[in-house]
Amino acid sequence: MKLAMIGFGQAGGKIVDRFLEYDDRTNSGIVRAAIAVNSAKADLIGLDRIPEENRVLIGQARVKGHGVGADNELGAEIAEEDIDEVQNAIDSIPTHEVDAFLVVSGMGGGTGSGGAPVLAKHLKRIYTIPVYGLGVLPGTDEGGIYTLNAARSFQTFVREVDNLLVFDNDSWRQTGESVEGGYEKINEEIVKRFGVLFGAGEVGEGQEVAESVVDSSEIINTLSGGGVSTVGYASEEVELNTSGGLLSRFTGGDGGGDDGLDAANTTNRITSLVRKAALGRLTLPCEIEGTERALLVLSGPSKYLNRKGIERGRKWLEEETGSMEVRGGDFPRGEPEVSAAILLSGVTNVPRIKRLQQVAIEAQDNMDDIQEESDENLEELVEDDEDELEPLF
Ligand SMILES: Nc1nc2c(ncn2[C@@H]2O[C@H](COP(=O)(O)OP(=O)(O)OP(=O)(O)O)[C@@H](O)[C@H]2O)c(=O)[nH]1
Repeated sequence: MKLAMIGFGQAGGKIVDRFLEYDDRTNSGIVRAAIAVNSAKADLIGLDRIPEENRVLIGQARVKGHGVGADNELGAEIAEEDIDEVQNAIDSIPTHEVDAFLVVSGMGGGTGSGGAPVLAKHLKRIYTIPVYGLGVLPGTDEGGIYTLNAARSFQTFVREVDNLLVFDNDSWRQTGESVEGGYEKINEEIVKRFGVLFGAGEVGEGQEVAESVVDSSEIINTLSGGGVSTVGYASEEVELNTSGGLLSRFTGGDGGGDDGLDAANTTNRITSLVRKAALGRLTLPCEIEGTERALLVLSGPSKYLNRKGIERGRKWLEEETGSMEVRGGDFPRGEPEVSAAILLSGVTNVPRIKRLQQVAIEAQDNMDDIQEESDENLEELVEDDEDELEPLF
């Protein structure tokens, strides 16, 4: 699937940057265009791969390139005011070559949490291709304002996009890690999961060309109907033996047919990989029962994939989710691992979202404190930076 990715705010920009790196590394060819939008000049300068002409600074008249200091409403306002500048960058994208937009944003700050829903709404008005969101929830230890921003942003983002894919930082943060080091690892987990999923059916340059069962229309169909989605993932390495053939821990690699693989063994291993992916840590932890639609993508060298295993995994997912709409297929790739990625779309029983909704309700009661905290943040930022930063480019 070919995507036009737009990273909104710092987290959004960094994650899109990382997707470009993933694309280069794996030759997956999913990022057709990449844009970063931010109100903080320094964040845009810090990006590595997004082309400079695709980095859009908004809100200069209001915040002078300093960011909005976690003020979600201000983030939304400046996105609305400067939407034409974002559109100018989007105009350079060959949208006829793109299957969907993916708007990526952290939901705890101000720029992305306020601006991403505004952009999604704008894109949906103009284009006919789907507009998906990838929203990152803040850690619960980040403070009240971040949780409140996420609660507000979630409500609007999910309404404006065709489907909101969610990653929850809270369930992925390791204790004892520096914040930046922690995000590096987390961002890698994000691009791996969503990369395998969106990469299904794409054949990058030099990739193994094979008949693939999953294509972009199946991803789109699974996401259509809207709501919130989460992704499960599990993988096992397969190793290269000395003669250059693939020998596998995945299959036992110890005999059987001509190529050293045993079909029944492969089927069983695929089934257990599917269970691990669905029952292990999801990008947004939830009860999988009650999921409306699901898609299973098995990827790896074609000789380690078989229809029977995928079919069994798919059936098992149908039973566990109670959904009648579970798609499945393979994605042959010349990678030294076999992986299962599961998209659960339209999930309903999500404890973190329930807590956020509660926060949004309670926030109505202590609006004044929150406004004060947010104003102080903004004042500090503007005072901090009396000397103007150098022009961006
Ligand atoms: N996964 C991940 N999350 C991040 C990263 N950076 C920040 N976050 C999360 O995203 C939230 C929003 O932060 P930012 O993206 O920095 O905020 P912003 O949208 O730029 O808005 P302002 O800084 O308020 O102008 C934070 O609360 C973190 O939870 C990152 O690199 N990876």
